[in-house]
Amino acid sequence: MYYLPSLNDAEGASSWLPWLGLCAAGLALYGALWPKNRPTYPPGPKPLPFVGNIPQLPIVRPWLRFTEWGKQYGDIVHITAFGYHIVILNSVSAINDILDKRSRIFSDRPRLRFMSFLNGDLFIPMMPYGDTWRKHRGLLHQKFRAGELSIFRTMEFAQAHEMVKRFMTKPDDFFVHVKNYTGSVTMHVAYGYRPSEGRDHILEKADEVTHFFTDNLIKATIMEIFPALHRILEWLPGTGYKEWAFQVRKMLDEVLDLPFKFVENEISKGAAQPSFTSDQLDKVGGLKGDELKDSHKWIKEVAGNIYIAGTDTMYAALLSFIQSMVLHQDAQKKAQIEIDRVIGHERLPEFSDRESLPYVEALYRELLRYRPVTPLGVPHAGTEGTFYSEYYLPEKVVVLPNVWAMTRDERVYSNPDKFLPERFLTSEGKLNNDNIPLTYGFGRRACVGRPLAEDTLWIAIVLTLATCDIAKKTDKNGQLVDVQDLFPDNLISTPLPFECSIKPRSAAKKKLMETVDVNIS
Ligand code: HEM
Repeated sequence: MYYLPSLNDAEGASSWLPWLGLCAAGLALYGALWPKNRPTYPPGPKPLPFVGNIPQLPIVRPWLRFTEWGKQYGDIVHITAFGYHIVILNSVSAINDILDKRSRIFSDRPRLRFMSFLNGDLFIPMMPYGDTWRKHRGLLHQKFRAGELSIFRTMEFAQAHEMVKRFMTKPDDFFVHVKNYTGSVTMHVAYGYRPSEGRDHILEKADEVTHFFTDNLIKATIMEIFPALHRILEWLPGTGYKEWAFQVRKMLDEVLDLPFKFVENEISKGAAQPSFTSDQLDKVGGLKGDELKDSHKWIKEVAGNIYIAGTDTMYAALLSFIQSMVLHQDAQKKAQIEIDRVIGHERLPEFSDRESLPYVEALYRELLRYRPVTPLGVPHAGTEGTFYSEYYLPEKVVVLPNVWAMTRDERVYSNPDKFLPERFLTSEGKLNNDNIPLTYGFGRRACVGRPLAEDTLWIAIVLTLATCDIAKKTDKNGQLVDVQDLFPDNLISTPLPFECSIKPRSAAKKKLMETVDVNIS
């Protein structure tokens, strides 16, 4: 048996000396091997060795658990997964400090191997921060600057008018009508293409690709966390992974080609509508050979982004609007009273009325707060290590803006689980300064389609409120059909199917809708 020597006897003291020497040497070695300023990461749940916080990561609605962690650990929470560093931002001030003020560092995206495997860094929201991203985003930005969008307003009004008329004639199919509306607007902006009323070949193909992206982002992120699995799947015979990627790439090429050819054809007939693609083709008209081929490639890719990034996000927001109106009748009534007072009963609201309808505007803002379209935003990534206060954020850290937590932050929004458009109004009934930018993202990667989305959503909302009543449906036994606000766990939060009643507010409103002369060219 071995006893520790006592410091009280001389023999004992001398036998301590080698111990002390050993400890001193050990500490010196520790100091040399371990970085002098060992980084302190932001607080967070304790990770396990190697796997990190993987076992604590919730599969269902992760933003809810992240919001709880925010209450426990603070506005910035750090977790790891197989050596990857992830920080979750739970407040507007943390977002401002990191994603806005340091946007030079935090404007990259986590690399998703499956994107490069598909031979396609073509989806702007997922592109690495760099020259290609800058060029592609710049082209959309030019097109979507608020002042440039007025040329699309007549078309948006006409499409929204068409959608509301369909609500009146076939109310049970409102999911289809909304999808047709958002798809028609983005197709028109991208290609000047007007999808046919029933099933549209190009729209269906484009939809398949959109779902591919939104449904597979989660899987792609898992691939990212398990790179070995990615490599195994890539080479393992029989997994079908390579064939699958090949098929998807083929589908993608077809979706980018079909509407592009439509525009070329329209241009040759002299019948092309103003659109992103026709404008760009006009600009590169003088090029030849490889230069022309190359420019056609990026025009196709950038145009595809308008449909892929714009259609389902706006679809989700408008379905949330319909659902919120079923569940919050008082807000619907107040908006209708305002519209009737300002617009009267002889005409329909137009874009030029927007500033005169603060309650409708507040309702639109509350909708995006109450039901954020992307509750976890879109992940950003850092390109170099940096400190945030005393905490170290390493290079390549993945940053998750927890939009859900920010919309539920009681320091900013009292009674956050209540649908209250009034929170965006001053006591004089004017709009306050909170124009809910959270929903559209942050820093240099903030949504480039925001001005287009704001127009498209607003005109649809105001025309619906002006002319229709949305309420619970009554079943054949005379019972009200319950509506639960249920959402899936996807990147985009689209309400799960629900039923409701959409009826013209009066015979006069129905007549007004039918008689207004709208021209969708
Ligand atoms: C309700 C409608 C919409 C919502 C809620 C929305 C939301 C977002 C969000 C959260 C991001 C990521 C921002 C970030 O990284 O911090 C984003 C990026 C983007 N959005 Fe939207 N969006 C909408 C409509 C549109 C539309 C109509 C377009 C049409 C062009 C569009 C095009 C894009 C593009 C291209 C990006 C990528 C920007 C980049 O990475 O640089 N979005 N959007």
